[in-house]
Amino acid sequence: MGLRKAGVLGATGSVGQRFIQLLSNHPQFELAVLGASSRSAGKKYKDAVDWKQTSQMPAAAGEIVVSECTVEAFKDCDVVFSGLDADYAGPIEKAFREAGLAVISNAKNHRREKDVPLVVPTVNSEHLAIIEKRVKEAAAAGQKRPGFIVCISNCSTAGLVAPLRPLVDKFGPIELLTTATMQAISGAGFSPGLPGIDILDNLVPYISGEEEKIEWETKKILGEIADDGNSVRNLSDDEIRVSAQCNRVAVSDGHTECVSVKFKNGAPSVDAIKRCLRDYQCEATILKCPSAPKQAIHVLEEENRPQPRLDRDRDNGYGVSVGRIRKDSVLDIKMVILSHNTIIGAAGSGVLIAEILAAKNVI
Ligand SMILES: NC(=O)C1=CN([C@@H]2O[C@H](COP(=O)(O)OP(=O)(O)OC[C@H]3O[C@@H](n4cnc5c(N)ncnc54)[C@H](OP(=O)(O)O)[C@@H]3O)[C@@H](O)[C@H]2O)C=CC1
Ligand SMILES: N[C@@H](CC(=O)OP(=O)(O)O)C(=O)O
Repeated sequence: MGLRKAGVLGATGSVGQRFIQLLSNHPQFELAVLGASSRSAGKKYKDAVDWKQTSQMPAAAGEIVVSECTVEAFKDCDVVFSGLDADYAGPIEKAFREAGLAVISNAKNHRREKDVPLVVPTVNSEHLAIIEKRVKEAAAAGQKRPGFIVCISNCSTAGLVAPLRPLVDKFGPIELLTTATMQAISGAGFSPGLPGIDILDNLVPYISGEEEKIEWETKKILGEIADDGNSVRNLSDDEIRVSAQCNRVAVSDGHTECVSVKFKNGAPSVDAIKRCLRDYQCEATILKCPSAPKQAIHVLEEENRPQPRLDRDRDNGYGVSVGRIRKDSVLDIKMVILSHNTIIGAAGSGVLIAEILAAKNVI
């Protein structure tokens, strides 16, 4: 198969710019259509965007004329990535799905729909089977590929669940979980973005809606596909209790979290935890997806790591770092997790999900 045509909704934003960076010169996808608000539509991308990435804007992307986010503009895309502002993403993505398009979205709007997989590709790619089933059933009935939405999780949730999944697989259920986050400024978006005066020499101990999202999304991601194969059964509040406290800190990229967990079946040793995390291989790595991390989880032994500036780019931002793994005197084990919020926490996850779907001939 040749290059698949990719569209990006919200292409000018914090997540959208990452999509442009990750999809330029991608071996499987070509950037075909870029969409943003009517403020940007009609302009060349290079004139519409306030490029804030530390690498140069890909020249070819800069020449693409930005479109309105309409089905008509994106109808020839094999896959559409969305980095839309959540105030507008809901109806636009729904219209795209109804028109038969394949949408992979960063926005929160459809995450709670039972038949929409909520996927961190290095953690629960098996939930994509819901989509694979639907597409294969349509093909068997001689119908064209149905439209669908796959949601990427909240960025802090992505980092949090990365080490939890292998731990649960090996040591059984986690019944109590607490996290305190220190989240990067890029997570607040670029339009308008967080004013410098609010964050310089400061920390903001509140991020609207974030704690509820972490507490809810963790239960869907760690849940399993229901018996009918069409939806996800979330873990119940009786199975796991999750408590999150979220803070914004003066870091450009990379969310850090201080996490404590209690296992239902008793505490594994610190060494067993480290071995389990080091041995973990995600499906994308096994499938040899082009962006898959060699190591989905990096276990760090240095007592002062992970740190955002030093560790966020491990495995090109697709690897999650876990350090300071030690006994917790209240729960069982505590650790510090660092994940790149716009790569494994957003656009990178979108690209990796698309690579997995491509490997399974879904797109
Ligand atoms: N930043 C992060 O780390 C993460 C973000 N997300 C989610 O991803 C999405 C994008 O976030 P982020 O990139 O930070 O946001 P930004 O504010 O940086 O970007 C928003 C994008 O949406 C576009 N847009 C705004 N209004 C409209 C409209 N009426 N019609 C069409 N397009 C519109 C903007 O275009 P224009 O430039 O023309 O205004 C811009 O491209 C959000 O839903 C967010 O919650 C998820 C995980 C992590
Ligand atoms: N709220 C996250 C980014 C974000 O937009 O998340 P979500 O997609 O869950 O709304 C942050 O501030 O870092």
